[in-house]
Amino acid sequence: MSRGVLIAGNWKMNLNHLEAIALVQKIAFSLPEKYFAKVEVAVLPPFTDIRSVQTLVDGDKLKLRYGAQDVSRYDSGAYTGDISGPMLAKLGCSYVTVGHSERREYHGETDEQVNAKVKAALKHDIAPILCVGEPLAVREAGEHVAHTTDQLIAGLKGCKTDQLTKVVLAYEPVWAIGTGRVATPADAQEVCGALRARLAEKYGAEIAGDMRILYGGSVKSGNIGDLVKQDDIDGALVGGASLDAEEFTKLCAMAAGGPLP
Ligand SMILES: O=C[C@H](O)COP(=O)(O)O
Repeated sequence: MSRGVLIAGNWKMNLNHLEAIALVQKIAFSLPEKYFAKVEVAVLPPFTDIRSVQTLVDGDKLKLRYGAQDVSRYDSGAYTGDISGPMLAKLGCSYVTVGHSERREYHGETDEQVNAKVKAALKHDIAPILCVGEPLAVREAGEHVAHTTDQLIAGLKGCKTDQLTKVVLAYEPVWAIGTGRVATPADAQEVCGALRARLAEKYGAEIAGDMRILYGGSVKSGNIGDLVKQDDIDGALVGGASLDAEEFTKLCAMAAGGPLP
């Protein structure tokens, strides 16, 4: 088992390319290099910012990784508005979120489409961050484990076994996203543990043990420490708190086990 902690900042539809440069510069300035040995840090800006982030990361040889928030299932062609895996690979993207609940809800993405996007990312050696998570009504009905494990299996359907450990999972309960209502470490562990158990059942303990599982939903510097202490939580997918350089830096430092920079 060789899982490292990953903190990925999903900027969602925030910040233009000039604001992106300013935020990356602040993060790089505030988080001393020694932390990058203990925690992998990535930012996921809007498509329009990625080239600027790439230039900065390459030019200043930053240890920061970056990626995108969506990828087309197709490599090229008449798909207006889509951005392809080869385009993201050319920009040096390490990660791409796939199946975020906001894409599922506002763009009607189905498990079948999410699965195609996972495969598109893997085909171009970009690590998909496959998001799963239950709405409030599903949790209240006690169906959250079945709901998320079903999304997981559907999202990975037909993936080559030797590519699976490149996939990162993100458990994001919909009721915790942007609400300030973070799942308790025990609640988050319950689902992340169940996801890993399901992976072990389907693909074997070794592969399951090597796959990283993140928690997402109202993660802040004050709660990340207890979350990453859980056996099956290997980091976080962070929304709002990733837009504030000071808070994001603190959060990464706490995920690395502290102290604050
Ligand atoms: O991708 C990130 C999640 O949707 C969490 O967002 P949040 O940290 O603002 O709750």
